[in-house]
Amino acid sequence: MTELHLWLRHEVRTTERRTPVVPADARRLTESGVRLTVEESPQRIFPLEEYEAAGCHRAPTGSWVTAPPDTVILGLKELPYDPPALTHRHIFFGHAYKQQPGAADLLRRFAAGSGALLDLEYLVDDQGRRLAAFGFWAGYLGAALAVLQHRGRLGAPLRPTSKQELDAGLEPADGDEEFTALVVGALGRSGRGASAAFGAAGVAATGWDLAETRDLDRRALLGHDVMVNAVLATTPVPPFLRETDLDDPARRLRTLCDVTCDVGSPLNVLPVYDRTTDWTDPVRRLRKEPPLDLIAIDNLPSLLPRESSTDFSAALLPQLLDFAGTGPWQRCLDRFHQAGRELGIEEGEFRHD
Ligand SMILES: NC(=O)c1ccc[n+]([C@@H]2O[C@H](COP(=O)([O-])OP(=O)(O)OC[C@H]3O[C@@H](n4cnc5c(N)ncnc54)[C@H](O)[C@@H]3O)[C@@H](O)[C@H]2O)c1
Repeated sequence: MTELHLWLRHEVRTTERRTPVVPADARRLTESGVRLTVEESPQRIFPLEEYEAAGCHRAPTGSWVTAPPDTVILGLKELPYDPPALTHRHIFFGHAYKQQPGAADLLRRFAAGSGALLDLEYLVDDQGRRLAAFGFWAGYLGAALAVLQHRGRLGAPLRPTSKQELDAGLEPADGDEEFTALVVGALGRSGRGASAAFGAAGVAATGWDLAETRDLDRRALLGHDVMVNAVLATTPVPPFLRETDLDDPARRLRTLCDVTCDVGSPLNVLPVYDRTTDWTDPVRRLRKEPPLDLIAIDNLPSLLPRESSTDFSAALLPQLLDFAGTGPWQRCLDRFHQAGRELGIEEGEFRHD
């Protein structure tokens, strides 16, 4: 069997400091016989020297385009626009199977080069459960930012930080008023992260999941000072909040953080805003009197690049060590081919099957 050659690429987005494989796990891979090439990257949270010490080979930024054909290119987020034809197998979050903007173009680039997308969002076990995800830290950050905003301590622009620094800011200070918090989707990865961050802030948050929202009590929801939405909606449900609820005179809710960020989707449970917020302007005021502030940032885990990379890498490692296996990666490939068929791309156009 030929040895697996993985190629960890530089991320094109300048704010993206995360990596899918951290140096300690890189060592596990090289010690297991995997050849691992790592591109130079000015913003990656782990220095290249740590990868080299773990037995990895150094390569220039963006040089994956000329990597040997059987190399598997590993990254997290979007590829650069060049080259137009993708010839390799690529592991990353393609965001290409739900008719997202640019999705069809990306799949056509793979078809043009006979490459393949092994999408990390579709790396699942035989029960369909995601094997590697960033949800916990998304929820942790979402609740942490909500706490800081509610206590009047959220600065802008946001910048990547460490858990230690973040937690120091979450400790209650003299004069901080007590408040109540609600996490919806509390049993999920993001929901557990949100509850943990509230705990670090000295707040015992109420947790709701499917059972508690089946017969939704909006009055009870509006009775909390802070709410974090962390659901993963798969079928449309009645919205948790509507415009009229924001004008309810009984509303206590002052700070709303939407980790889910399904804005614009038919599955959106918070159709009370029309665009996400970002690191530069993390908060938008939805109502003046009484105030209601929204935080809806769609790249939260990037704010804790070290911790979120370390957890993600630990979950991905066993899958990379079993890359030749027929389970999860084959399902990824099948899903890719299905997406191609849905776009009318012929199966024969794909070399990697
Ligand atoms: N903002 C970001 O940066 C960011 C990052 C990662 C994930 N996310 C998003 O966060 C969401 C949650 O991701 P996750 O990994 O925690 O998912 P998950 O599957 O681990 O958890 C989702 C939870 O939501 C619950 N749920 C679903 N529908 C519900 C409903 N109607 N009422 C109450 N609970 C409901 C589920 O039972 C589950 O416990 C996803 O939409 C994901 O895309 C956002």
